[in-house]
Amino acid sequence: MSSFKPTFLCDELLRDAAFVNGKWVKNTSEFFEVTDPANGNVIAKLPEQSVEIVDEAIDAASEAFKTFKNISGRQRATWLRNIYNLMMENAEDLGKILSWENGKPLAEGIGEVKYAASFFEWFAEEAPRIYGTAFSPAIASNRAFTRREPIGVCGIITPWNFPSAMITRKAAAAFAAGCTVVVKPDSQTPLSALALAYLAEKAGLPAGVFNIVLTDKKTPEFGMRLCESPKVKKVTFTGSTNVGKILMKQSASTLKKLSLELGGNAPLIVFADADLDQAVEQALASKFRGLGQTCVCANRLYVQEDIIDEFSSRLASKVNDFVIGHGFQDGVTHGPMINAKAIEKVEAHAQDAIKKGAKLVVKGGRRPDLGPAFYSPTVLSHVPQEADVTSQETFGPLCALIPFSTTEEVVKYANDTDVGLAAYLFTKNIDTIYTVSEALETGMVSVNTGVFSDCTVPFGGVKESGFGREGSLHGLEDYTVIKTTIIGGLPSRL
Ligand SMILES: NC(=O)c1ccc[n+]([C@@H]2O[C@H](COP(=O)([O-])OP(=O)(O)OC[C@H]3O[C@@H](n4cnc5c(N)ncnc54)[C@H](O)[C@@H]3O)[C@@H](O)[C@H]2O)c1
Ligand SMILES: O=CCCC(=O)O
Repeated sequence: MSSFKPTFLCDELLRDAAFVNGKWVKNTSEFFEVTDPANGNVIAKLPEQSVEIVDEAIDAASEAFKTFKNISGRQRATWLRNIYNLMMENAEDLGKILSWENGKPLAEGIGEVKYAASFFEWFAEEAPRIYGTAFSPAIASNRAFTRREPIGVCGIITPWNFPSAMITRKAAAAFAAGCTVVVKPDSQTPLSALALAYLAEKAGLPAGVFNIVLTDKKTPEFGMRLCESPKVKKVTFTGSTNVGKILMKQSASTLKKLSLELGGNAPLIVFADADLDQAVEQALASKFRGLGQTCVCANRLYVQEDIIDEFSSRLASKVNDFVIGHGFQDGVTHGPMINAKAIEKVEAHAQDAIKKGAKLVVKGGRRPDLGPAFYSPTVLSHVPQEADVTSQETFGPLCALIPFSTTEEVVKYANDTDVGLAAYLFTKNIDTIYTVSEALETGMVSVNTGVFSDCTVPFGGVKESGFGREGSLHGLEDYTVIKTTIIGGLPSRL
């Protein structure tokens, strides 16, 4: 697959320019390269724009907001539904673009496109249903009601691990509420974002509503512009906790509303009474989705000591069946990492755990035969709680099994971290389901299943995993502000 290039039904989806105010913009002679992580081949050269493009995009979004905010929810729903339909019609091409730039196997790429599209469908249904409240103020001659108004221009910054879904989960909600957006995608995976803009334009979304700016080297300056602009009323970010903290500091001068979907360190707890086949299958699905590169991937697998050896041998035999390779090759179950550098943390965590006494169950390791970004999963058992993997997110294919004896002990281990995004729980005991899920300090708890994300789920974390909820009915609320109207001096009631 060294000279691989996919074929597309619609070549137009592959864009080579930014999208501002309804126009494809190149306006620079500087470029950055987008590469196939499997072989390092250059897929595209995109304009490395100057920071002024961010101001232009903000101005366009601000101008468009003046009319977009007053368009009926029903009309906005029609555009969102059109985008959903176009994404589904082009799912195969979009999946190819996504897998090509991100490396995930094609079936997973197409799966992400459908997941991404589902946010347009969901928010198309929510757009006409934005409710306020009416209430009785303390003063009898007053009447009062609230309505939810769109917050305004939103800055959106997204990571490479879900090049499409992390944008749509935000943008679809923003459009449904009546907001306009400026998106800065990750420079490793911008092609999916541009393909979305192309379809949004085809769907009839007015110019200036959906803007995409491009940079690699000037990322911090682009972020700063979005955070510091008084015209931008909200910044919504998915990515690392470190960058989330930088954006929060930068947003202080304008007191911007923020949604931060940040790093996780998900515990997955398997109690001895769990259905073991189900727990193994679902633990694998959680741990190795995106080869361990999702924020909700299980990072620490706590297995009750009576069953840890049985669990680890069943899990290892399935991991040995994984087929690692280029995401477009038939039969491949897992692709490359996003880049070779990402392997370093996996190796460091594995070595640290082994040094502290962990047992090597599946060796795994780098796969130079496939390319510098390939790594076969490593499975370790009897990992001590003191190992680095329990306190830091690995974000890669290291499966660390840690023994525990009591419920109290495992809840203490699970909560012993600064972050709190997702947690997983495997048990058949209803009391354990309630007591443990209530005791876990995370935004989401998934019981007896390893994959829970869908457009209906309020997605988000607590602690240093950030704040805000995406998807679900709450996802739209995050793009609105409550306006209260009080009418006073009315005559006494008849
Ligand atoms: N909670 C969630 O929903 C969620 C989802 C996906 C990923 N993540 C987290 O993201 C991390 C992995 O992604 P990553 O390493 O690419 O994250 P990252 O924070 O490095 O990058 C994310 C985005 O921020 C941009 N960025 C980087 N530095 C910036 C700066 N100074 N100012 C403005 N923008 C900047 C990047 O270009 C990219 O677009 C993991 O910690 C993972 O858990 C969280
Ligand atoms: O990586 C973060 C997002 C994953 C998801 O939406 O399930």
